[in-house]
Amino acid sequence: MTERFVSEHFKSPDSHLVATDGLQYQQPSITHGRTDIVSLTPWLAPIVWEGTFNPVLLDSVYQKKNISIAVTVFAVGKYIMFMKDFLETAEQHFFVGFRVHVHVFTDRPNEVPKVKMADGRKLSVHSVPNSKRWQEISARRMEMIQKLIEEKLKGDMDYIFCLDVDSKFHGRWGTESLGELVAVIHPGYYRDHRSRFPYERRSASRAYMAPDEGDFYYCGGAFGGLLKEVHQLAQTCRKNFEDDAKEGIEAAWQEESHLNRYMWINKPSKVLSPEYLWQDFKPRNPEILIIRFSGVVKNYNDIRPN
Ligand SMILES: CC(=O)N[C@H]1[C@@H](OP(=O)(O)OP(=O)(O)OC[C@H]2O[C@@H](n3ccc(=O)[nH]c3=O)[C@H](O)[C@@H]2O)O[C@H](CO)[C@H](O)[C@@H]1O
Ligand SMILES: [Mn+2]
Repeated sequence: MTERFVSEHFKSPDSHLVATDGLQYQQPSITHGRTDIVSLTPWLAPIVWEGTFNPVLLDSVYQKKNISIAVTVFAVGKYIMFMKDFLETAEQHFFVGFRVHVHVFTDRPNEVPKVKMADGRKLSVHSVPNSKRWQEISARRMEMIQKLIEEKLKGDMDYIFCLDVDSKFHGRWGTESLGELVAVIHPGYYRDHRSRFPYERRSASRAYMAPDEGDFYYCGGAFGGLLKEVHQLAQTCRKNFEDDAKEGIEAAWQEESHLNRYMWINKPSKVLSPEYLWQDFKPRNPEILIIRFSGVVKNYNDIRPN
């Protein structure tokens, strides 16, 4: 067997978890644990909530693998104002102690704040054009994520997370979130019946979801996984968005609608609870023991181009 064959077919940072001998931690139980939430999907993917994982154990497992995590964040037009808090709070909470490479996409490269980053963490700035419509800025992220993975990340980074910029980290977001394909449950709809989810409901769109379809409503503001999986997701959502556009249709929530369609067919291997994307204006529900990442309150009229 050649080395290349082994690396292509057997090595995935997502498999074979090696523990540190001598590490002491609380005994896990299969009869006691949180009873106020569900922590497995019907296809047996973990749903990550506070209290369902051991961060010290997980970090020690993934430290051995020397993994690296890419992040994409877009700050086009006035959204550049969110960049500083996003970057500063990411230093405090996002994969602390791991190799992280943040990719900022902006039309104002000179205005990207200089934030001190810890050893092993770095930032790259990519220039993108502005647009007259926020819908297009938001949706075109898929194309740029696809290209970034193809042109710059292949063979270099292991995982990628794609995040909204109008948000801040308030608590740990780390190795517990790693998986092949990772989706985040939207904070606005997780107690609702699927027929009320704001999926695209016109059958002419490639993002169409029937009233009796859908597992959860996932957010467009955070998703991730292995490069290969996120590449397939971004490529598919981009193509479906563009093919819809050629027929004069734009899904209700742009790329978020296409992402939801994608995740319905391609089940995520890990689902993150709304702890991983809350909204500052929403009072915290009792099952939310910690808010890890949350969208700031903003005045859309002041910051969007349309
Ligand atoms: C929490 C969450 O899941 N948010 C999603 C939601 O609304 P949001 O209201 O959170 O959308 P938004 O205004 O934050 O736009 C999404 C993202 O696009 C970028 N941006 C947008 C406009 C602009 O002028 N400049 C700019 O840089 C920026 O990174 C921003 O965070 O619905 C959108 C659908 O289109 C996206 O799916 C968002 O991810
Ligand atoms: Mn947002």
